[in-house]
Amino acid sequence: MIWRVLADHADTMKEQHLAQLFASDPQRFKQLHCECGPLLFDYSKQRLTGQTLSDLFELARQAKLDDWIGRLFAGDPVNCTEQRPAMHWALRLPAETKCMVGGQNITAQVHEQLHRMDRIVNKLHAGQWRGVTGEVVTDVVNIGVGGSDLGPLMVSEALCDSAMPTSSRLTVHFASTMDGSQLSQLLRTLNPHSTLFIISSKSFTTIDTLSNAETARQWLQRTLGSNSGVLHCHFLGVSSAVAKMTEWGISEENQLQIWEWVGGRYSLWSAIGLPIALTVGMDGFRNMLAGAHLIDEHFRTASWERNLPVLMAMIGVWNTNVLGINAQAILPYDGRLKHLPMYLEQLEMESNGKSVTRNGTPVEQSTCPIIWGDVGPNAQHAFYQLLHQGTEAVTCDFIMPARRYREAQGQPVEELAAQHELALANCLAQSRLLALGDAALPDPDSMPSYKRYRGNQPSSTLLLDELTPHSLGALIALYEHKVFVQSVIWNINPFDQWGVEMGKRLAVDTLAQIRGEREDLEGVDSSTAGLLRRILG
Ligand SMILES: O=P(O)(O)OC[C@H]1O[C@](O)(CO)[C@@H](O)[C@@H]1O
Repeated sequence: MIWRVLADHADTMKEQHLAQLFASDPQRFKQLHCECGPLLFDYSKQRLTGQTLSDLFELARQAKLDDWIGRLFAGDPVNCTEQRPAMHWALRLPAETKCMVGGQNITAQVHEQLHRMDRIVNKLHAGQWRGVTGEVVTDVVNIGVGGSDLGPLMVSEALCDSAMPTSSRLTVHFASTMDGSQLSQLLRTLNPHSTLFIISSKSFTTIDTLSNAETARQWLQRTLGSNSGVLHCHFLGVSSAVAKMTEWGISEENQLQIWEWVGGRYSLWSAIGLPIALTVGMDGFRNMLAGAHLIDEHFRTASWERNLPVLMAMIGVWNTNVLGINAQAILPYDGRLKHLPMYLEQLEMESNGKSVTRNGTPVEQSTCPIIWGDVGPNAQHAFYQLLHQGTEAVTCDFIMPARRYREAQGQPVEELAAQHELALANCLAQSRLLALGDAALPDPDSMPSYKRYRGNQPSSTLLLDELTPHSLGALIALYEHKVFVQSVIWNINPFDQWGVEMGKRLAVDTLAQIRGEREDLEGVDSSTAGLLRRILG
């Protein structure tokens, strides 16, 4: 039993502190890091050895990982509860690569939508998109939630330094929350004559998005009137539900299509990524696709010993299932990546937060750990105390670009470059201290117990050459494939999200009660009933 082998191996590993592992092998980094294109993955600060990896690869062999990777890239229905393939990787294929599904070349369809995006982006950047009263559109608001918000938001923020000069005419905003918080703030400052909304929803049924869209429509119509020109000039739609977009009132030429085989949290590579293209231009968007494609090919073809997604995933399995570490912090040392933790929370926890196997039986081990994070330097002043001296074992992903601020338009390059060096130094120092504990400090024995550092907190570091569309595309695809590999080991379906459905349905009944359309509270638990009575006065 390979799990037994791993557990026995863990017993010996648990006795070895990371400080000892480093002291006993000066070549540790050399052996335990791996590179692909713009990414370097250092896993030498994980609590493992070469033996651990070969045992983990045996586990992957027994789980038939190779077959599953083949099935993913063959377009097999790997999303078994919805009988669909998961083909986000096909959104990154170069135009000349044929990819036949159901007798159709989907690469051609993908690139047709990219051309449509191209036309929209150019028109907006050129100041040629006008509102119904003839004013040039200066503000675009993306209305979406979950995968239709987090990916575009995270990447648009991350690539702000790669923004095209022509995009300076435009400001891209995001509104997601169903309570209307963001929209109400935005609408106070925006001009209806020059504002365009993107209604972004794979299903076009998500109530959060549709209610924000309705508020936007009413806001526009209050000033501009309710003729069809208002909808035509001020709304774009992105969805797989073409008929629903039309029914809502989005004119055909303003519709961009995605497909059932793109999962919401894997959709930023499709037209859902329009806000990204509006920020960095279509060339930048295509570079991001190319960076992801590089990782797709690497994942598909590299041996497991050199395969970044496989290594990252199997190390996660080791931490979660063998060392019993069920918390993972995402710590970017670059403020532009401030939304990356939130994005990865959805990618990982909505994908692998499952407790039923593909066969319908309960899982026998833990699956996705709890993932959270923040920009590293700020988190140092918030939750690092727990990482250093708390009782919980946590594994961390440190993420940072090696270079930044080589050119900074109209800004003090030297001062900013010095700030980047400071962030780099802190990133390296923190991961070192977490790993080695007191051993990283001079004369630790002279310190009182409350000042001491236990260390032995494992971490990985992902070093990007620079944060560019290409390297960010590679980084995101790396995490996507890591999630897939872990799902294979845990034998769960990472491409559905049934756990979020029932809450939405219960909310429909509760809304009827709040609006007084249903008065009886029979069958409602006493807590909900008590709160409802108080709300209703
Ligand atoms: O793009 P849609 O269909 O509006 O869905 C938004 C989000 O809602 C979810 O389905 C969860 O409720 C996510 O998976 C998805 O990203």
